Amino acid sequence: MRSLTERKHQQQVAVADEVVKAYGRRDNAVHALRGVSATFSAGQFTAIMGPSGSGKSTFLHCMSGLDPVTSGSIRIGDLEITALSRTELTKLRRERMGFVFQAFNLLPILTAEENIRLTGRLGGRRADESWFATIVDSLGLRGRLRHRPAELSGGQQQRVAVARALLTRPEVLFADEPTGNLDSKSGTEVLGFLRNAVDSFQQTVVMVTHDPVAASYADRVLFLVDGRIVDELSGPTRDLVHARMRRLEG
Ligand SMILES: Nc1ncnc2c1ncn2[C@@H]1O[C@H](COP(=O)(O)OP(=O)(O)OP(=O)(O)O)[C@@H](O)[C@H]1O
Repeated sequence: MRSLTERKHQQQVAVADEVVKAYGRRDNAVHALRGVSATFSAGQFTAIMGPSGSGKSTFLHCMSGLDPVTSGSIRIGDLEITALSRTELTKLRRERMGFVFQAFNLLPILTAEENIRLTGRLGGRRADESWFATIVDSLGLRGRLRHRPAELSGGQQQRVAVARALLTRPEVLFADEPTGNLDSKSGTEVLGFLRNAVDSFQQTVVMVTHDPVAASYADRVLFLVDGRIVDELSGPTRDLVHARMRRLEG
């Protein structure tokens, strides 16, 4: 009999099929992605790693509909997103995706609570108060809700960003270098919260990172080199990721 984890992982939340992304035209074209295929399953935490310029951010932007693909297809749930209009993509991102960025991207004039509730408000959804409370408590933000971002540490600001991303119960949470601006203690905390969202709430997470320690929180690591996935590592540890990266960077 299959374990719960195995069954859970069978549900495909996001799928990239032969995605090509070229910037510019003809002679000047830069091929950031050269035929990337990957499947992201429900409740799975994937880290994307690779040398600088290998296409990690481009891949995340294409998967989340921020950047149009040159060819290939991307599916979120049962929706093919490469054919959607700008308005449909905005709605999709707001309702079905969560985002955490390196630079936190909180609105400075809003309190932590207002920032957390913002995406749901924009989507016109009524907040689920018990889910709000669960997230706020699990991220240790209860005592900080009335503070503005400038009154919070970097780690607290990123926890607010994670709470904002989780509040709409997104099908997939995309994180681009979420610990890039944090000291190692705050970074460890944020990674622990992302891991907890996967383990406790079956959140699907796709995270770009340069850091082998951050990648070790994931269930698997996909390695990009020159716009192609060249390797995959399941059950990553810091040392295994580090060794694999050393080999790729040659
Ligand atoms: N808007 C753009 N216009 C032209 N070229 C671009 C654009 N965005 C990215 N590129 C190019 O595409 C390639 C992949 O870039 P990308 O930012 O995805 O790499 P990355 O792996 O995320 O890099 P890093 O780790 O340095 O952030 C690079 O050669 C980059 O110069």
